[in-house]
Amino acid sequence: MNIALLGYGRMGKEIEKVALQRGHTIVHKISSDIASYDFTNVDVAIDFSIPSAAFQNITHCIKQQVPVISGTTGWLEKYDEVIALCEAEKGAFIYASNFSLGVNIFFEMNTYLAKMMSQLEDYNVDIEEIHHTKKLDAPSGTAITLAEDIMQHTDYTNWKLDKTEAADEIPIVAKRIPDVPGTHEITYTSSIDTIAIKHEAHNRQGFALGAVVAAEWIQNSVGVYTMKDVLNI
Ligand SMILES: NC(=O)C1=CN([C@@H]2O[C@H](COP(=O)(O)OP(=O)(O)OC[C@H]3O[C@@H](n4cnc5c(N)ncnc54)[C@H](OP(=O)(O)O)[C@@H]3O)[C@@H](O)[C@H]2O)C=CC1
Ligand SMILES: O=C(O)C1=N[C@H](C(=O)O)C[C@H](O)C1
Repeated sequence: MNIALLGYGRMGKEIEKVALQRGHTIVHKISSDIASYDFTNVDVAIDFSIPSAAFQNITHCIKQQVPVISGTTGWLEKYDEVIALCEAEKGAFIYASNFSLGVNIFFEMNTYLAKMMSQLEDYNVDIEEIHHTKKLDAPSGTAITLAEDIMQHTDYTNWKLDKTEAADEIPIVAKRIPDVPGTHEITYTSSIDTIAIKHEAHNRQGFALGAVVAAEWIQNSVGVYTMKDVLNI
């Protein structure tokens, strides 16, 4: 498979390693304006760039009929626009706030726990995420997905960065500590006890492997998919 890497930073380099190990070829390593690159021999593009570039990168690929995977966070106000374009152009697209298998299992655990906790009025939920100090966005895309999944199954209607007094808002605390690849913890607290679930990435390998597996999965497809489709969970 010929892969174009849109973004060649920490994740782009990790994805390159995994892709080469799996027998793929990297044909572009793009860190600036995508428009000047030739996409004729690209089978799939993988975007791990920056929030302000993701929309242009993704839409460019869709218009060029190149399937595209995006893990970039912090651009989701334009997600619906991308989906509409992808459907109109009969393109292929997967976004995931987190591509690691472990976190996708954690997402399922979060939903299951939220459904059970929705019956219990005495507990308050909060989310904590910890990432390296170079991260541009807060809260993390993963924390937003976790909050949205909780909202779908409980009476919470919103999330808020930092603490909140509103009973229907989920507080998300974002901490920045050097070199932390990504830690997420969900805690339900009552006066009697605490229930918590946690995922802690030890490195970026899981994110990269998930992105390459998603790229392999989508290469001859049309449509908008998620990691639930890729992992069949
Ligand atoms: N979904 C997931 O599983 C994961 C998502 N992420 C997300 O992926 C994104 C990238 O993370 P990370 O690799 O750590 O960040 P980095 O800052 O290390 O890499 C981002 C890269 O994008 C480049 N870039 C800047 N402008 C453009 C452009 N117009 N087109 C393409 N590339 C551009 C930057 O180049 P330069 O430095 O020259 O400006 C840099 O090399 C973040 O949004 C992060 O949150 C991260 C890990 C997992
Ligand atoms: O920026 C990162 O590093 C990460 N970003 C993603 C996010 O915002 O959720 C995923 C992962 O936690 C690492």
